[in-house]
Amino acid sequence: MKSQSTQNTNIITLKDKSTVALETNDLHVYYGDNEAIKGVSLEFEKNKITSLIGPSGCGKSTYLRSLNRMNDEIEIAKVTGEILYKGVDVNASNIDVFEMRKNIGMVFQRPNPFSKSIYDNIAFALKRHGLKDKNELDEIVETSLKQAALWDQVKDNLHKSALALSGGQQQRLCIARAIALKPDILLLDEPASALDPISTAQVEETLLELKENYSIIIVTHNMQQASRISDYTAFFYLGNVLEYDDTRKVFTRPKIQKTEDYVSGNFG
Ligand SMILES: Nc1ncnc2c1ncn2[C@@H]1O[C@H](COP(=O)(O)OP(=O)(O)OP(=O)(O)O)[C@@H](O)[C@H]1O
Repeated sequence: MKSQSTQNTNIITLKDKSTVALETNDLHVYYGDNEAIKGVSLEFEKNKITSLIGPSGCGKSTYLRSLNRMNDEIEIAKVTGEILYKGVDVNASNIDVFEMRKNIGMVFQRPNPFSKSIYDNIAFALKRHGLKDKNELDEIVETSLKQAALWDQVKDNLHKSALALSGGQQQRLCIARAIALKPDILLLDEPASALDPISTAQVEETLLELKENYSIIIVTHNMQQASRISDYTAFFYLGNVLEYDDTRKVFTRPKIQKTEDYVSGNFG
């Protein structure tokens, strides 16, 4: 199904374009004079998990955040190039960002539940998007919590504060909150880095289940995590993507030395 790009043989492109969930073309991100992303073109496949890896400061979070325009909120940030979702350029000035984020949702590094009940954490965004029917809200809250593998643990305490949950449970609540809006694409910025190993394993399991319904792009520093859960891996270095391929290949037969050095922990 894959073919090599003619421009950069270290970057895969999808032959069957109908399987592309999201793509960027020549994406640049600047913070003032600092060019943090230097013309990244990538395609992300539907219903797969793609990991973005690379050394600290190479632009992974900046790139991820640009995919649903989170960089809009940073005054000195400027983004050029295309971000195509269903043929529409998410980066265009006439995009309704609030609506777009319903389709391209995000979960952050630190669990950030609202200081509200478990139920209201999920219902809040739905209500903001105009959903009022109580039965429908109940149903979506339940389904989202089930998909995030949290329902059994919280179903009798839905009206208790979300802040009383453990870190791992809070992060799964944040995942439930993001998927309640039924996005197509879920962006996750190191979602397990603040969690203990057991909670991390639970979040990873949740992501593996979610990929049946969502296309997932995740930034991770954890090489084992990337190799355990992702189908594809992109190696970022100094604002560029040096290599993008099936995760197995990136970890066992990388095409370039820098990738090999990074994934094997020999980075100077
Ligand atoms: N809000 C910001 N304002 C100005 N510069 C920023 C901002 N966020 C990131 N940068 C700069 O952009 C570059 C890329 O940073 P970014 O956080 O995207 O890298 P990263 O690969 O995600 O790093 P890490 O793995 O440490 O999280 C760095 O030079 C960083 O200093």
